[in-house]
Formats: sequence, structure tokens, C-alpha cells
Amino acid sequence: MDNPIDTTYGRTTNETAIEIDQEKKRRGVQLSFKNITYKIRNQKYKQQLKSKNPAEKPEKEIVLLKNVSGNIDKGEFVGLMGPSGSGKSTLLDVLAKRKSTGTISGSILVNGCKIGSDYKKMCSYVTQEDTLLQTATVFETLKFYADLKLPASFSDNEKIERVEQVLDDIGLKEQAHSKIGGTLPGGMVLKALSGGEKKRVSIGCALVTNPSLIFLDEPTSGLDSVNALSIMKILLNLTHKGVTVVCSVHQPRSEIWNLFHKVMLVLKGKMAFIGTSLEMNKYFEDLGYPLPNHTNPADFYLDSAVLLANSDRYDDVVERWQQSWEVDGCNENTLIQSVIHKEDLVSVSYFCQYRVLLRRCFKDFFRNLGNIGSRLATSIVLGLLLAACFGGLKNNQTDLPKVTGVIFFLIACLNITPFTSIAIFLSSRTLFNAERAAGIYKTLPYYLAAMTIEILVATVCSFSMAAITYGISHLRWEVNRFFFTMLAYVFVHLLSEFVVLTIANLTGTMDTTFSIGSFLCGVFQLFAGFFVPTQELPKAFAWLHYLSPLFPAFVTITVNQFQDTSIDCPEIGPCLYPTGNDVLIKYGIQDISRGAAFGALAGWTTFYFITTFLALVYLNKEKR
Ligand SMILES: Nc1ncnc2c1ncn2[C@@H]1O[C@H](COP(=O)(O)OP(=O)(O)OP(=O)(O)O)[C@@H](O)[C@H]1O
Repeated sequence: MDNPIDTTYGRTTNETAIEIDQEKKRRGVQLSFKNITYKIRNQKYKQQLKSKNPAEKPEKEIVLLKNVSGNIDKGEFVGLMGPSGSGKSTLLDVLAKRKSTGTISGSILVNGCKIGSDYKKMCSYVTQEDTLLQTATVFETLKFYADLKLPASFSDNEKIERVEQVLDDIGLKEQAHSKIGGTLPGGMVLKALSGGEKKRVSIGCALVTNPSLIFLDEPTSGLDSVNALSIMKILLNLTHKGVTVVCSVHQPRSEIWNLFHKVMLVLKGKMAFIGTSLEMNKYFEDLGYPLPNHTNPADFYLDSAVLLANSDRYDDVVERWQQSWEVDGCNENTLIQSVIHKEDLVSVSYFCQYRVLLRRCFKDFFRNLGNIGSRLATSIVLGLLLAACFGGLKNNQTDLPKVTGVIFFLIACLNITPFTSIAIFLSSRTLFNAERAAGIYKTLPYYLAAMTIEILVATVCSFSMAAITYGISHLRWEVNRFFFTMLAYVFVHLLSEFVVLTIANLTGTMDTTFSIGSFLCGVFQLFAGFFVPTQELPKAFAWLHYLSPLFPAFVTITVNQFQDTSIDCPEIGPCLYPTGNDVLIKYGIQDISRGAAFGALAGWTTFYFITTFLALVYLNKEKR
């Protein structure tokens, strides 16, 4: 027999029972929590103050959990139940130390000791939604976690061994090289794993660090009953290895119900019961809700819990439970004072995080061929269209407006093409927010890795568009002038990319990014100095060109094109601009050097690079 453990109903054969017991003692953790109260600020306080009648004073704070206490033993599989909105997810978040808002009071003890900074290293959390990178394979997803969460002392082979062990634990060995799949931003569809398989991968990610304690928020939600049962059996198997598992559940089928060692019942933010399913039968029977024959206990108890929560007896029932728990459940004897098992986990360096993230970004980018293909194709086609309109320009007075025209058009095109990245960027934010909340990596290495790829792609795209146009239009053909112009165009593209990403990070939504972004593009282009030279702008608005990063871009490229050149005059008639310097005088930029203007362009680019990062760090954080 491959697996000697009979997991059908949470019982084990005699031979393995001793082994399991030893494993629980060796690495399990006991979790006790006492008088946990969690409050958050009432966001609607001011509004309620105005609208409510003065007798009903609104509270400044909302209490989501009140005096919640409980005890979970080593290697126990605990189901957290309660009607919708009763506070199950909140309690899991508080116990897993994932709350980033509100105030928490009360104590959490692990093996009888107050928890310290190591606590987060010994526990893992699996969110309700599976936030996984669609283009990565199952193996790569787990390896990513292993690279970032296992100590640097682990060799690559050891990390692979750990990943293989986890693949075995979650029963996905055969799918190790299948992609997670789904619809990629941009519309490309990759063949996807099933919902149950994705959930197993999420559990696998939490298992890579070999945690002693694992919290799961509704791991069976959205799964059919067969998949739900198989997920629960995987979790039960973990408890045989000493892991303590706590998961919230809605209405589990009876086979799942029977797997739990203990059930916790939360009602309206208060603990109403903790105990085995047999003890729960008795508890509800005493309350006047005996379990009828042939009824799913979970369904029945949940329905009864809803009735209880809305009855007059609610306060009395939770109060009685609190008192009895203080006598029986929370005394010195129930606390297991023993050494806490924890791996020697150290955070990997920023550079290592950058390397791992860069590798993932690189693969992700090149596996989404729809995105890379459309961006490159757009650049090349736009370059060819610009070249078709402005091809073979001559160095004379007739073609002069076209030369400044092509310079401006290229700037304008490179200014708007970054809008194509908004969808990709915003969709990767969801994954980033979830991974950041789980503390897998820091924001800086993530940002630098994502930007490294973005800068490379933006450089290739803008260079292709600009070089095609420049070459076919016969602009100033000197090697250093050519490369200087190309560099300036690349910066225009990068700058525009960072402007759009700053807005995307500030607003977090596609619609607002589009509307604010297009407004800014319009303003930047209008005040770039091309349509209306700066000296001709109305005084009240003239200062706006200082705020347009496209102004230094237009200046540096125009100066580079025209400085110290001569322009052919017609044989008959006036010659308005016999030299390039006359063109610069027309635009009022004759006194600005191309280097100074380029410096300003680079300065704006750096400014928006930093604002993108700051917006990523401080705004649109996942608040729990
Ligand atoms: N940040 C918040 N601000 C205001 N109310 C909140 C906040 N977070 C949770 N709540 C409220 O606290 C209560 C408990 O929420 P929680 O998500 O923990 O319930 P739950 O039992 O997990 O519900 P479900 O089973 O539907 O997921 C709900 O009434 C919810 O609306």
C-alpha cells in the first residue's frame, strides 16, 4: 500500500497512529488565543452622525470580534464554521497576523508562549481566491516560493527536492509541468488547470516552507463536492505530519464534516463553541436543537446557528460558552509548554529576490505572445506609416514643416503607445498585492524586476518605430545625431510609460487611468512647444510648458536635428529659414543646448520612475 494512512474519516490504523502521534509531538504547535477583540474605524461615522436620530449614537469603532478565545491542539484539523458575515475570515486573519488595519487586543500563545516575530515564519495562509501566475507551470510556481521563502543555505537541489515533496503532498506530480492557465490580460487563453487543481497549487505554495500551522479561508468554496473532499483529505494528511490546520468552511458535506478533529463556531463576532463533532451534537441538543436522523450535521448546525444568532438567547449562549471555556478550556493544564518547531528561515536578500522575480517576469512576458507581438507590431507598423507619409524628405524650405512635423508625430506616437500596458500592469497588481500581503518579497525588488523587462521592451519598440521613420524620412544622417535622437525617443517612450503607470498605481482602475492619462497626454503634447512656440503662448498659460516633459523632448530632438545646419533656399522667392538655427529661433529654443534639454527629459523620466514606485508602495495596498 502506498499510503498506510486511512484518511477516510480522520482515523488511522494502529501501526501508523503511534508514528503520527510522535510527529505531532515533534513538530506540531498548539495555538491558544484569549480574549481576542478586533475593532476597526467606522468609516461611515460622520455620515451616520448627521442622519441618525440623536438618541441612537453611532459608534466611532466597529467591533468585528469580541473576546474570542479558543484552543487548538498540535496536529489538529479544525473547521471554523459560522453564518455568512459572522467573522470567520476576520478571525483567521487575526490569528495568522495578516491584519493591516484596525486594532487587535488579547493574546495569542503558541505552545504556551507569547508569539514573536518568528510566528509568521511558522505559519502559512491560503486565501479564498487563487492568485497564481497563469503563465507559470505548477512546478515553477512552487519553485518560485521555494526560491523566495526557503533559507539561502538551501541549495538549488534541496529546493527542488522540497518542491517535489510538496507536489507529492498535494497530489499534482503528474501536472507538475502544466501551466496554471486561464485568460491572459490581452485576451490570449491558455489551457487551464481545474479549480480543484488550482486550489491544490495554492495549498502547495503555503506548504513549501514546511509550516507547522496553516490557515485556509474557505478552501472548498467554488469546488464541486468531489474536489472539495479531496482537498480536505490533503489537509487531513498534513495533520498526520504534525501540521495544525485551521480552515473556515461554509456548508461541508457530511464526509468532510467527519474529517474534522474539532469544530469552532463563531456567531456575530463571538465564539459560541469549540469541540468535537460529538460534543457539538450534545451542545446543540442542550440548546434545544437535536440533530434529526439522516441529516447533514453541518447543514443542520449552520441553520440552527443562524436561528440562535438572531434569537433573544444569543447573548446568554455566548456568555455561557465564554465562562465555561474560561474554566475548562483555558487553564494552565491545557497549555503545552514545549519547544516551538521552526525552520531556520531567514529572508533572502533583495538581490536574490530581484533575480528570482526577474526570471519569472521574463518567462511571463515571453509566454504572453499576444502582448509582445501586438506591441512590437504596433511600433513597426506605426513606424512604416510615418515613413510612408514623411519618406524621402529633402533638406529644403518646402519640406521643412514636414521635418518638424515628423519629429512631433514620433513624440506623440511614443507618448500614447504605453496605454497598451495598462491592462497587463493592472492585472499583475492583483497577484503582486496578494504576494506582498503574504510577505513573499519586498516591493523594491518586484518593481525593479518588472521595470527591467518593461524598459527592455519599451526600448526595443521605441527604437524600432523611431529608427524606421528616421531612416526612411532622411533626417539628419550623422551617426552621433542618429543615436542621440534614438536615445531621446526611447526616453520619451519610457517617460510616457512611467506617467501611465504612476496613474495606474494611484487610481488602481483601468477607466480612470485611461481618462486621466489621455488628459495628461493632451496637455503634454499641446504644451510641447510644437503647435504654439513657447514665446507665443498666452502669458497666463506659458508656465505650463515647464510642466510638460514633452517640451524638453521636442527641444532636444529639434536642436539635434537643426543646430548648425544649412537649409536649401528656393531659386525664386523668399528664403525664411536659410539655416537650422533660424528654425530654432522660430521655436524660441535657440539658447537651449541639446544636452541640457536631454538632461531635463532624463530628469522627468527619473521623476516618474520614482512616482510609479512610491504609488506602488503606498497606494492601493491590499487592506485587510
Ligand atoms: N474592513 C471592514 N470594514 C467594515 N466591515 C468589515 C470589514 N471587514 C469585515 N467587515 C464585516 O465584518 C463582518 C465579518 O466579516 P468576515 O468576512 O470575517 O465574515 P465571514 O464569516 O468570513 O463571512 P463569509 O462567510 O460571508 O465570508 C461582516 O459583517 C463584514 O461585513
